[in-house]
Amino acid sequence: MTDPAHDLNVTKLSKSFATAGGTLEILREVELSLKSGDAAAITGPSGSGKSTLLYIIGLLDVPTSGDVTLDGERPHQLSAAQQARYRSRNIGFIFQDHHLLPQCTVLENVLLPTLALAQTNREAEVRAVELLRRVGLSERLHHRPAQLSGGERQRVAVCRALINQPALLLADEPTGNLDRQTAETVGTLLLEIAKEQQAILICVTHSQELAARFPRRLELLDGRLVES
Ligand SMILES: Nc1ncnc2c1ncn2[C@@H]1O[C@H](COP(=O)(O)OP(=O)(O)OP(=O)(O)O)[C@@H](O)[C@H]1O
Repeated sequence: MTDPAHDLNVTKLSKSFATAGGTLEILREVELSLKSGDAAAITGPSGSGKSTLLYIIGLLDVPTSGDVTLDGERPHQLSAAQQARYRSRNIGFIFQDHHLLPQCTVLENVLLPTLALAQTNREAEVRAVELLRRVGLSERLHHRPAQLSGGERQRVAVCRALINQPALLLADEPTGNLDRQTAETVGTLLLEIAKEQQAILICVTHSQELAARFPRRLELLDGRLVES
């Protein structure tokens, strides 16, 4: 299950938005380096740019200047179609809201990202079943999201993000909608499975409890990332 070593480098990454009131500088020459098995939590005040940074790293937004490299590649330079494929292959995303498709079963939801890569169904399905077993949902493979609790849905979202064994696992407030106990379970699974798969995990959160469990803790302050 172990992939080759990965490394992520964010270099002089800046982002600003032009607004009626002038230019909003959100990120100012952010620097970040992480490698396989690293797990970093990013905290910071509301509006400090945490999600913006995560979205740029995840190719869901573009920087104003600066660069992101993953394993020496510069994915922001790819065409939109190439980026879509690159994202499916290399990046897993977990959002605060699970974003599962209501009409699909648990197993089908987990398998969705594999469709883009035209993998053999059988291999992907074996991996999906194993991941769902790992998060304690073996009995729920053929249930639909509406039949699950919030924590169970988020565990499915964790499996979906990991199904293609991404180099990079990005989580935006993954436990924000969960009660304390459930949040702890989901946080544990996220940290454990990311480590097992030797992914690079970056998690944006307001929860100091969750952040404290990460080996590396960073804070976004005045547009810059600082160790906290
Ligand atoms: N398209 C946009 N145009 C203008 N301003 C934007 C745009 N997108 C984001 N912003 C602003 O950038 C800032 C950073 O937003 P972002 O969502 O990254 O912050 P955050 O730290 O994740 O906040 P929160 O913790 O509240 O989720 C905010 O002030 C937001 O209003």
